[in-house]
Amino acid sequence: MATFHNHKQDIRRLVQKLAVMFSFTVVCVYLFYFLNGCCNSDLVENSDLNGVNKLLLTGWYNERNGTFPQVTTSSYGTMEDARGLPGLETNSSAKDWTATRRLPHALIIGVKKGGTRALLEFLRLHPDIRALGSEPHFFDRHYARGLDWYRSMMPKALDGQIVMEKTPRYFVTEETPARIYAMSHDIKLIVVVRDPITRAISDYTQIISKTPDVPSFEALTFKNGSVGTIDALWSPLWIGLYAKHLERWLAYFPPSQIHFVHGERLISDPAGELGRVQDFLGLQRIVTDKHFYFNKTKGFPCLKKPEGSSKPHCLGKTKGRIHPRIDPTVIQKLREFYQPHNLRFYQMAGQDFGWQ
Ligand SMILES: Nc1ncnc2c1ncn2[C@@H]1O[C@H](COP(=O)(O)OS(=O)(=O)O)[C@@H](OP(=O)(O)O)[C@H]1O
Repeated sequence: MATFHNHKQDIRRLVQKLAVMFSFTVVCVYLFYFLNGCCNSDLVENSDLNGVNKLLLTGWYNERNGTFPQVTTSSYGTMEDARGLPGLETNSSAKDWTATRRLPHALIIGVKKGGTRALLEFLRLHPDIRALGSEPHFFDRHYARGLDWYRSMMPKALDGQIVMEKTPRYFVTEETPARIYAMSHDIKLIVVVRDPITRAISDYTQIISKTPDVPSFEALTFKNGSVGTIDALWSPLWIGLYAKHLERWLAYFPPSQIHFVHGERLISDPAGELGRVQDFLGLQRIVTDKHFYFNKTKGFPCLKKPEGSSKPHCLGKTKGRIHPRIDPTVIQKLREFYQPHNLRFYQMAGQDFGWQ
């Protein structure tokens, strides 16, 4: 009887011990994941919970407003609000324990309305590219914040991965080439260029979408508002003086460090343009035809399977807007105005972009 009682007590003790050990293990595992989740922003950023925000952050649903650096509209608001989330990123993996934040190796420096968002979103399909989804505007607006701030904005990257960001305003900002050169002499620069007239109309379309009361494109094109002298200082026209802007870059960087993406071909043959960009970056051609399809409703190439999603996706509504009709005589005047500038640009860039 006594032996049976002792045996029962032994079993009870053993069960108690096992229960304590099990609870301890559960607490340890929980603590491990909790601490890891707190310390490694990648885990937070890449959780499935964040799937929708990931698309928002990459710009597939909303785009920047052109005046302030934004982590495209999402629950995080602007880049300024997102400082607590260093280097918001979308294509990292939770297992990237050795990944670090580094200054960019390549930049998309322009041009505004050239197709820079499409290029960045297409490039981020490449496993060897880590790209910031927002426009940090470091070299034009936030230079005083210093390189440590800039680095902290970058996505984490593994050795061998190329870190990138895009800020189209860099191309036309006077101080930018010297500042970028001071950071890195061998950085690779990418400029998406598009017919300066369609670029200007695209820019104007964005302006009227925000301030519908502005005068017509035709009126703003000319000084004093009447057909005569072209107002080359009107920002939508001034940005298109590519040769003038490029001159400043060539004072710092050799032509071999600057790659031009043909904006029109980025739409008609995205895989071809992406192939050349991957070559320029010294990467294997991984982003190819099989990643794109032409969406007839959108009228643009879209991704079959964007990064972070399994569904096909096109850029948001602010990309590929319908342009207003512009008086053909004004277009003709602009053709004449841009012709010498374009020819000079073709010479400097070493290629003919075919804008008539
Ligand atoms: N695949 C795809 N989908 C949608 N839009 C595309 C695409 N490829 C290039 N584009 C062209 O990109 C133009 C916008 O250029 P950006 O992204 O450089 O604009 S911005 O400077 O960042 O505001 C945008 O200009 P608009 O057509 O005037 O809206 C497009 O013509």
